[in-house]
Amino acid sequence: MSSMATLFTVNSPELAPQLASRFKGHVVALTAVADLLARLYSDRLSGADNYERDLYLVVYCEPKRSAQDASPPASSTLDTLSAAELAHLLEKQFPCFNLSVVTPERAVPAIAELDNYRAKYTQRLTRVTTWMYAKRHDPCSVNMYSMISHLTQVRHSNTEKPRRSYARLISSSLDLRKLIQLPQGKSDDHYWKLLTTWDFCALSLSTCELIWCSYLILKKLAIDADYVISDNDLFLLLLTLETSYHQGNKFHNFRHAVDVMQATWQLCCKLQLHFPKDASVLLVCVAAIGHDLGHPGTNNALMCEENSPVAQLYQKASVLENFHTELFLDLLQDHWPQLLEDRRNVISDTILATDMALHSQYIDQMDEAPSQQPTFLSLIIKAADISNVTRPLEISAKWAVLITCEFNECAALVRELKEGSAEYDAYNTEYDQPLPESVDSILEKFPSIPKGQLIFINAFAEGLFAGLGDYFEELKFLHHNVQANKKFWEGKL
Ligand SMILES: Nc1ncnc2c1ncn2[C@@H]1O[C@@H]2COP(=O)(O)O[C@H]2[C@H]1O
Repeated sequence: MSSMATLFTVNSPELAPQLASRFKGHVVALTAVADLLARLYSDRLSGADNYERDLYLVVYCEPKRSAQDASPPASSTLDTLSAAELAHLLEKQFPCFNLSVVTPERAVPAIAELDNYRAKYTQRLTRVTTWMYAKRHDPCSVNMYSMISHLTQVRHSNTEKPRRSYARLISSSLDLRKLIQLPQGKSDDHYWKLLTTWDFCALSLSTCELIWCSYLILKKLAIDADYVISDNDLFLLLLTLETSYHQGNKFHNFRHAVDVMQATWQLCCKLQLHFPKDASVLLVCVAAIGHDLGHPGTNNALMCEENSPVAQLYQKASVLENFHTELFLDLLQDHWPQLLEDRRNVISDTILATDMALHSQYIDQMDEAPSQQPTFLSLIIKAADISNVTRPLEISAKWAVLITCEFNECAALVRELKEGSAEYDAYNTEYDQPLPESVDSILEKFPSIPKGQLIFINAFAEGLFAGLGDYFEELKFLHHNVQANKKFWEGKL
């Protein structure tokens, strides 16, 4: 078996000779925790490594503490963290990473333990299966991502008294703006021009640009609503969001989250007159960027099928939406608690509204008396979540490719679970496939797309956008756009 991708050493620990030789060429020696954090963020942002496709180890030399400090208080600087605190910090800030922290004397047994589990993470289909179905009490002392471990960590945070958050510590130690590398010569004006139209295409932006666009929108909305957050804290929130989405998912990833936030914001802008001047727009935009947090790239049916521990916890109802909500409320508690002070239900209600199993309920309610109707905000986020079918055709077709690839992967996963068919190799090319540029080349490569799009538009999208157009003149364009795209797909059947 080949060695793990990278072994980090922090604070100059002495490495056992067998580790040094095994990781030859793959040891990254760092002098401080701040350097480790900067390295993880920049690898993730540049795509050099997403830290999800293998198991990674940090060998950490704890700073010396005096004898009286047998049980020291929680650290107040990054330089004095214990190994347990560093492990906790990494779990909170990089929840989707497979990153374990050990002291030098634990390194050799930890590698042996990680080797036992590596096969679960090195191929896409087995990795996703492990995320979804790993049991809560798998006995292991290293850190490997699963949905249940993510949720358990979040629930544990909520019972801690006092609650431990590392956000302050990090934002006071690192200048996060420096990590966000934008292409030369692109000004804020350039990004605002992209953001203020319905032609916004999150698919043509780098991860850094997606963070920058999100920063611009949220900063503006925070100022408008009088909710204070410093730039560095906002960057940290956005970086933590990015590392809480699985980068390898074809559709349900940070890019989709930013796309939905931009759509949500644009719809709110168009409906300006209907909103009182309060924090509603900020709250629903924040909900939009967190609405799929930790998404495994599958669906509720698959979550329930094998009775994943997460599905059990939510009694098989809106499993993923409940999961996203719970993780996101915890993340906001650490990074922007003011948002949760008196209207946290806006965030949870709107995220829960994105469950497509409830779609017809929402559509039916739109015709009821006003007191029975779903809130504007729930309708807006629902519309934004499936707004890719209302984008200009060239953009809409690209989203269609991605959701189709994700559906295909789910189908392969089902075959694997039911028939034991081993199709792993076909699904390991997460990053390797650039999206076809033109609609013609998309049709050539994915001939099933017109049919798939028509099924989705007819079953879900058209009704919602027609209904919204009936309510709000300003949103009629959504219905027109989806009709135009539908007509195109019909012509290609
Ligand atoms: N372009 C599309 N084609 C087919 N299905 C889609 C498309 N866009 C969104 N969806 C589906 O709509 C769902 C909305 O909720 P989810 O994000 O859970 O999963 C999404 C997909 O299953």
